[in-house]
Amino acid sequence: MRRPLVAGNWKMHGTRASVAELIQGVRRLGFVDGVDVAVLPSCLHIAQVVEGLRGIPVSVGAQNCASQSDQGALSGEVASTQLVDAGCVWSLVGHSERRQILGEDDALVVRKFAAAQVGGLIPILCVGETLEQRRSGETLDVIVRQIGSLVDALGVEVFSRAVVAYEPVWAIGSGLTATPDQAQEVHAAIRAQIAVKSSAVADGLRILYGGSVKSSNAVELFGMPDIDGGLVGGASLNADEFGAICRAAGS
Ligand SMILES: O=C[C@H](O)COP(=O)(O)O
Repeated sequence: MRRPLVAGNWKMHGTRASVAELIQGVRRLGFVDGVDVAVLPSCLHIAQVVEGLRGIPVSVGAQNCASQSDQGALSGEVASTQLVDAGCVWSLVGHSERRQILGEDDALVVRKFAAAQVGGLIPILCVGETLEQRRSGETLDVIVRQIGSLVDALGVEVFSRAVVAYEPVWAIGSGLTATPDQAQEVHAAIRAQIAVKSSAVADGLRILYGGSVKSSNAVELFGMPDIDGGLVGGASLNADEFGAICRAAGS
């Protein structure tokens, strides 16, 4: 039985003041039975959030990490070992905003994934197709390629210390959500791809859905057999809404 995970990706939002308010809101959620809860603030606010959430069962992660695990001459990047030192547990890797806007390709995503694990973080690998790719029937090919690049380079066992997030690019921040059946089809395909190499790893792998998750659609999405929680963007900036989504994962 996989324990659900709900991670709130705060993206490039927040000031010290608004983050302080959000921390108070998340603290009020308290303990959500049967669900792991995480928040991923901007790098600038990680220390504030780690301090602010001390003592409650909500872990903290980063939205990105460098492609090397050790400190070094790489201006503007943050190493996984530095993120662990700051109190992070997770790092997103390969979010579509970084793939599309910043040009991160599969090869770089592989290096970041490896660096995250070497430094002691649990990578949350993001995969997903664009609207154009979905319309032309390429969805599963795209996902298989994105997952396959990791498996080919690093082997399948690395997924026993990782999470996958399926985020259709067309559903991110758009208000459009994949239907539970659309999402389930992709989640099942990801699990089957991993199972070809190791059924034990596949069975234990948490696969999150992301893309306009709200309290109004969370119960249905999280009710699908291969959806093990959510990667929540916009809705995670409202603590009450985020709390309702977390509770939906436990229901
Ligand atoms: O990382 C989160 C995803 O990009 C989903 O964002 P969203 O919930 O605002 O659509």
